[in-house]
Amino acid sequence: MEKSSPVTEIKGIGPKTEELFQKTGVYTVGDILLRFPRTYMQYPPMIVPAELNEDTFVDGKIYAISLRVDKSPFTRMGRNHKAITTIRLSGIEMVWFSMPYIKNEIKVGRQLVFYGKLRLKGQQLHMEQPKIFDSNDYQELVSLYLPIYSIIKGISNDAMQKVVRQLLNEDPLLSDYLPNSIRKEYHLCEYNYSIKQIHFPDSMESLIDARRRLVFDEFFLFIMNMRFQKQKQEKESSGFAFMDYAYVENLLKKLPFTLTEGQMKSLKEIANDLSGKYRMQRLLQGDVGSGKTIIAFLLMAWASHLGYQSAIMAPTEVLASQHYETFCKYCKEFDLDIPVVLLTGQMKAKEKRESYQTIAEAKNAIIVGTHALIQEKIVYQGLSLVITDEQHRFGVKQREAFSNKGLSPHILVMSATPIPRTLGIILYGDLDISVIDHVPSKRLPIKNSVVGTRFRSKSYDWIKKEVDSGHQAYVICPLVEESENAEGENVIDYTKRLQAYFGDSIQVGTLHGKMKGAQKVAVMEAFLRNEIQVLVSTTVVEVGVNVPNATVMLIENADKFGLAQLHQLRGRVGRGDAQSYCIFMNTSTSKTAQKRLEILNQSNDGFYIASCDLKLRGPGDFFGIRQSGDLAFKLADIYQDATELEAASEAANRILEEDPELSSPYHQKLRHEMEQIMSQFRDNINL
Ligand SMILES: Nc1ncnc2c1ncn2[C@@H]1O[C@H](COP(=O)(O)OP(=O)(O)OP(=O)(O)O)[C@@H](O)[C@H]1O
Repeated sequence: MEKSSPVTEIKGIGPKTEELFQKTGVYTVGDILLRFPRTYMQYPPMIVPAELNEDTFVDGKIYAISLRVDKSPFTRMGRNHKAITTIRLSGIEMVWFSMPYIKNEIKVGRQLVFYGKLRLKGQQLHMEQPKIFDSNDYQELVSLYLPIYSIIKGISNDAMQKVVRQLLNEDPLLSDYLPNSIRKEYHLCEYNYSIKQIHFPDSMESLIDARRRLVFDEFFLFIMNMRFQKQKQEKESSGFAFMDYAYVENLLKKLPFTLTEGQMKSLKEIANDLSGKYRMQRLLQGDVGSGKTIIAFLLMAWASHLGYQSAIMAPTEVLASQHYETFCKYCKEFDLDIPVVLLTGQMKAKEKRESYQTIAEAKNAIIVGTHALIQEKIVYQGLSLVITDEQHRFGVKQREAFSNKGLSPHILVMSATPIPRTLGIILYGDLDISVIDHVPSKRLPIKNSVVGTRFRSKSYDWIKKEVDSGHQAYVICPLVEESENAEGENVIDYTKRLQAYFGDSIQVGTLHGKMKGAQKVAVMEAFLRNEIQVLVSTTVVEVGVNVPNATVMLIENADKFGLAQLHQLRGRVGRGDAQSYCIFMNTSTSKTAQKRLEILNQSNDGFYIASCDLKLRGPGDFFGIRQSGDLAFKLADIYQDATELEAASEAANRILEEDPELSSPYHQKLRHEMEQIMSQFRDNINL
């Protein structure tokens, strides 16, 4: 077997499972090994029933209870002809559905451990579908960290563990491409060892070492790739010189507000690039709600005035249609006769054809879309400027995609990730940077509060009060639906509960990432039109959603999110003139959780928040919470792994200085790896 072998070469995987894997982008054995765990679990120490008393018992918590089997379980047929097996041992009732074979394991005389969520139903302790272990086997399990993978529909976590274990027992399938000298210098462990340890760590220490190595690799390859591309593309001349800045100045006079200093400075920097000799490659960085979208619009209207097309590429359907609505609105308000076109993957064939046609004909169109803008067969007419979001961070990819179409537009990347300048230069080394450093000053700062679950009904009353006065609210939950592996509120059940609480006079809506694109857009549009007053959502609303009428956000299980992420979420309110509120519901009893959330009370400065969070969290705490999910790294986090980021940058510089083409025999494996990465980019583009 090799890294590139199809997954069907693994024992036990047939075409059906292969299909399930492929749906999540896993095609090869290497893909499985490089799909790292989302987090880890440890089995809790086993207890005996006598240890459960009023003080220690927590309803709904997972327990491992050691019990002696003194009778046989009983199986009967329930409705739908499904077997129901039950047994009551030491006063605890256990039930398995559709698992009649389980009785073969529960033999009289055995000492077994029953593992599962323990609930109090009436006066009865009750466990559903507990897993069963032999007591001695269980004792060994307790010391292990076991991987939990992101869900692949149809493949259980246990099955996934089994497959990975099997692969790790093979001869090493991956080869270490990092030159030895670099490994030694930065004290990094060997690659295959790291892969083994990241899946099945022997200890917390080895997990930390393995992660450090893999994080280094992520940064290192990212930076190498970027530098490589940059070497090739330095200073291309521009095909589109923007003139007549007076047009933009006139437009500014029509805005209902004056631009902030940061917005003005950034606009001028960008305008300067656009009017110059070279093709622009610039990053526009600004905290949530700092007003990047209006800058994008001004630039695109300018392009249109000059008879050029421009496009803005959003990371989601929801955002694309929101930008579309906003831009249409601006055109109307400012009395501009500009064709605005929407193009997303989920649009109906007929609508798409119409958009294609407008793009092919209207030389001054403003084009708004998702990835569809590069993936589909579109004929642009003089595409002068492309604005992308940081989620499409690999600007390289887009540049190539457009070059493949024979186009070389100016590129502007927009980002709301707050990073200090030194890290920015490393991460965005291929781009010039403009920063909007303050949010519009007239805006009222959001009022925050961190509360416990006792205040839940008060929070609902607060939401009701705001809704009654014409405003809207978000409620954020960490989960889509009830899950075996994760605890916390889920949007599906929460919506029902909240709708029942508020009654018919308030419309409660649901939004989550598993919904179809068109469904999501419809819900967002209904929320925007205030047909939905309270939107219960997962973090899909995190990026860029702009509903200025929303004035309250309640974040359930706030302790389960990264602070930077909470900051992004909170940025969805406080976008209009009215006073806004954010309620962080803390469901953890830990002091650190309370302290972390307090940081959000104290500051609205995104970078300050992210860096404080780091100081409070220990080294073992990095798997549950990720701060910078936007930057397309699997494991690495730019805040917490800032040291590795700097080390990787230094290492990449050194290698490229000595051997710019990677032609030395010491760098052959690295060169091979880089070639693969770059060809993957190309494959992605040609999808
Ligand atoms: N200078 C300004 N003064 C007052 N309001 C402004 C100003 N600039 C933008 N706004 C308004 O502030 C709100 C947020 O702006 P916008 O959506 O452009 O922010 P953003 O930087 O794109 O935010 P995010 O990163 O959260 O997506 C909008 O309703 C916009 O009309």
